Amino acid sequence: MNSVADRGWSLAAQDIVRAGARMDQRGWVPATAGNLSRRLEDGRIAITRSGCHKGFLAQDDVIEIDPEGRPRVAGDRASAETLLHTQLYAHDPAIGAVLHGHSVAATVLSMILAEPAIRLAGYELLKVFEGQATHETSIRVPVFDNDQDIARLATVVAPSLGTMPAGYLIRGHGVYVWGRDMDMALARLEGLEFLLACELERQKR
Ligand SMILES: CSC[C@@H](O)[C@@H](O)C(=O)COP(=O)(O)O
Ligand SMILES: [Zn+2]
Repeated sequence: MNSVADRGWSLAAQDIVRAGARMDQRGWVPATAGNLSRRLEDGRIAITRSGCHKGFLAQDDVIEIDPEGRPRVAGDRASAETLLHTQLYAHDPAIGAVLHGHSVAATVLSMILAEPAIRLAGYELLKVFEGQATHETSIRVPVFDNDQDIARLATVVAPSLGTMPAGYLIRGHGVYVWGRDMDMALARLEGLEFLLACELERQKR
């Protein structure tokens, strides 16, 4: 089947274009930063082409990769961070969308705090993350050191898969968040970005 002609593919590409515009509107994908992906019900994975501005994506900027992250069409250049998406899909069959952004809050907080994780506690908005029913809880968001070798970075992230209710940060780089579908991934990203912005404000006081 021609992967760009069928309805499932078209809906997945629309999800990615729409989410990219939303992330850009919020200032989370400056220049060509960020990458977005979506897994279709039939298992195909759609991801952003490398180097595009994620606020101005066209459907043609969304390409198909196999579960190992290889583009289906020879010559297509998938996101440089494709392996961070495919490792999440491989780990959990319930994940349907993965989002990566470079917000000011994620970048600055991960640089000014030297710890291997940020703990978010006491916020009503923690309830956006599955399994959280009260503000009287805390969530650990791991911070991994940045690495231009994405395969190596993926091996550092791997032991934490399944233990990250909100997502994770890459130091001085950005945030990774996921969900069962694009709406859920966007809601979780919006929640985490809000909480990171709150933590950044608290650091100033
Ligand atoms: C504009 S520099 C950002 C990139 O190095 C990278 O971190 C990023 O998020 C976008 O890479 P891409 O290959 O377009 O998916
Ligand atoms: Zn990035």
